[in-house]
Amino acid sequence: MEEKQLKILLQSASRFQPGKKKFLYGTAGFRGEASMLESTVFKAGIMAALRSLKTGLVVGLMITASHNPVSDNGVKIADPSGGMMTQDWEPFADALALAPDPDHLVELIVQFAKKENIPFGGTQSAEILLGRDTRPSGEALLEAAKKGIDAIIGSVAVDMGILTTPQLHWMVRRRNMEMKASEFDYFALLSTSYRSLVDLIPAKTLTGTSDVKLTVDAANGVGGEKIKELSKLLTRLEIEVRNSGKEGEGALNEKVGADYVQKEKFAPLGFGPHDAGTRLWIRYLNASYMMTFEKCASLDGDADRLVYFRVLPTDGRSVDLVDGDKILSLFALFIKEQLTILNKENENESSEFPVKLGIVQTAYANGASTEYLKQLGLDVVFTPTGVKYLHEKALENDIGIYFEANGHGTILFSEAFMPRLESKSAELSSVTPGSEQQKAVLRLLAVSTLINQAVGDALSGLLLVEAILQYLGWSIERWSELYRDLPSRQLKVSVTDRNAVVTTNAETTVVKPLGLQELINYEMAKYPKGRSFIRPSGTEDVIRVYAEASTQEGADRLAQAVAQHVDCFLGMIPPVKQ
Ligand SMILES: CC(=O)N[C@H]1[C@@H](OP(=O)(O)O)O[C@H](CO)[C@@H](O)[C@@H]1O
Ligand SMILES: [Mg+2]
Repeated sequence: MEEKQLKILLQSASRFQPGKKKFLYGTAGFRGEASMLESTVFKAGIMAALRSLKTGLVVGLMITASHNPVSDNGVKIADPSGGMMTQDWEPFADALALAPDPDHLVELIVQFAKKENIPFGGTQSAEILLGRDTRPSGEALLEAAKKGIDAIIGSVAVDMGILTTPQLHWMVRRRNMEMKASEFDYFALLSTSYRSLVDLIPAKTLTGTSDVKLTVDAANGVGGEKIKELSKLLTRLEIEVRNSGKEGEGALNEKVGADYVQKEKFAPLGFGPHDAGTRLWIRYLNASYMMTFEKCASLDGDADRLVYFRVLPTDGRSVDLVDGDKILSLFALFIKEQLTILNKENENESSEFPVKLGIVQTAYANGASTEYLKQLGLDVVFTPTGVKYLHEKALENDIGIYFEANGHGTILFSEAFMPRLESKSAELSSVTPGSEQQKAVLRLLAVSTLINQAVGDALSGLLLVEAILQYLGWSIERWSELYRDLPSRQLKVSVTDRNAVVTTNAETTVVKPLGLQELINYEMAKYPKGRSFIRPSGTEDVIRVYAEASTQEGADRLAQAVAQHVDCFLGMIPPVKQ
């Protein structure tokens, strides 16, 4: 049997000669110029099949390059839990990608299968769900992935079609929980959970200043059509989609999308007259036009990131950005309030219900958000950049909320906590039906089914934001005022070897090169509320510099000074604005 397997592998592999460019499985899988990726995606197909064989469960394979330009593409693997592929397998992924020829590739696979005890070439079956975003290169790359899967005996590829990244992760997770997992089920669950939350809003709040109109920038990506489909099932939310990816609406991720809005702090194309000339802008300044851009949200190309913003009337281009930190803060506030209600004493006093609620951020979180969360009495911890680290940490709580400032994040309800919450709900519905405590539990249950438990998901995040704003009776302006962001600046410095920088303390302290951290400390001390750190990017060949201070000028100068030190130690070209 194993002989037959080796023959098939060798035959398929010889049809996918490695390209010149070498790819590594970084924070977000393999990513790069689409035309160079075919053999790497083929190998990712093999890896996904082996992962499924090893675990005996369904895994996922997604073809996407998220917020990268349309000429790029990428591939990542979803583990049976629906989360990112286990980090233990990343070195194997890299080794496969770097294999110089089919013989080496097969040898690596055989060795790895032996080491990991994978029932390779036997009778065990494997199942891999495939998804891709709307990139034109997606179809051909999906075929390459299928060839990789077909090269492993017993494995079956199931093409789920064009999906957002979080939809595919959701499907993998649900399949392994033996729950309904089609796209129809996804939309149905999100819309009914949203409906449950809205139905639990006290009638008097519904007359508040929250606005049920929302204009969404879908980055000309896969989220455009999906959110249109979802919005047909929603009540009390009117969504207008722009940059939906329709022919003629513009290019994927080009001056549109969550990454652009968060990094540039400008409105995306299609959200202001900045591309239409000043005369038009004067006409546009009438109130009704501005109303359209009062509450806006931006997704990234594969719809796993979400930021909110409103276009400022000052120039019609700048935005008041409500980023991942503020989405996190809104969620934390809401969850905490429900837990407080739940534990409030009343005449029908029920037993205490202790819940460990934890918050996870990265060093990129605005300092003002961390201060706000701590003031709420919440426990905030930091991890290195990359959602796989945040997700892992969040799982240590009963309810863990994590977000990157760029808008990728979610709320996790631990496996041990869910049965407790469900039995609390059953207890309250028989002891104190209709009580505030019971409603609080029902809200938490609705959040647990609305918000994606596998990965950050712009669509489910957006519905939760809208439900909470309506619950609080808040406008986007009120939400934005939760705290005032400290002015910040991000720069990147091109260096000959980014791996020369080694950091510790969740990437906030430089260990190597020696002496650089002392210089950063010296610069930081010059500015009130000055904070700065550097780290090698996991997705680009640069060192990223982050700085914040009490004024924008201070943040800019601090970032510039630190970038110059980096450049002196390691650089080759002057720093560029991000
Ligand atoms: C500052 C920043 O936004 N960094 C992003 C970016 O990682 P870098 O390692 O910084 O290149 O891409 C990652 C994957 O999408 C994302 O998790 C992360 O937050
Ligand atoms: Mg993305």
